[in-house]
Amino acid sequence: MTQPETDSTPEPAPSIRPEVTAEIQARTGLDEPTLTTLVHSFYDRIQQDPMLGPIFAAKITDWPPHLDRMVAFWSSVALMTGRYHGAPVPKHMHLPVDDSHFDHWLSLFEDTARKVCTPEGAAHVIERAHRIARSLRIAVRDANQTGVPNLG
Ligand code: HEM
Repeated sequence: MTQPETDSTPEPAPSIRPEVTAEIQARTGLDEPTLTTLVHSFYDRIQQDPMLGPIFAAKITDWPPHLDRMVAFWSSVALMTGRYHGAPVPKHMHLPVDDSHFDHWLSLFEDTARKVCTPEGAAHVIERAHRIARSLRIAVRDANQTGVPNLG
C-alpha cells in the first residue's frame, strides 16, 4: 500500500546494514529522495559547465541510466546501503583531466550539496567526495605516467 501524502515519515532505504543506514539518516537528514535531488541537480550543472560538460558529453549519451547509477553510488557511499556494484576507478583513468578539473568538480559538488542537503548532510557527502576524488586523482596521475621506471 502506498503511504498517504500527509505521512511525512521517510521510508527507510533498503539496506544491507539497516541500523547503520537508519543512524546516518537520523544524524544527517540524508535519504534516497535527497540523494536523488543532489545527483540530478549536480549533473544538470555538470552538463552545462564549460570545463566539465564536454568531458562528460564525450562519454555519456544516455543520461538516465548514468543518473540511476550515480544515485545508487551515493546511496552506497553516504547511506551504506550497498546499492552500487561497480568500479569507478577504471572509468576515470584515461579521461583528459588534471587537478584543476577535480578542484572544479568538487567546488560544484560542494555548492550543490549545501543547497540541497542539511548542513550535516552536506558535510557528510562532501567529506566522502573529497576522499574518493583523492583516490581518483592518484589513479589518473599514475595512468598518465609513462610506466617506464626512471633509473636515473
Ligand atoms: C574531474 C572530475 C571527474 C570527471 C571529469 C568525471 C567523469 C566521469 C565520466 C565521463 C564518467 C562516465 C564514464 C563512462 O561511463 O565511460 C564517470 C563515471 C563515474 N564517476 Fe566520475 N568524474 C569525475 C569525478 C568523480 C568523482 C570525484 C567521483 C566520486 C566522488 C566520481 C564518481 C563516478 C562514478 C561512481 C561513476 C560511474 C562508474 C560506473 O560506471 O559504475 N567521479 N565520471
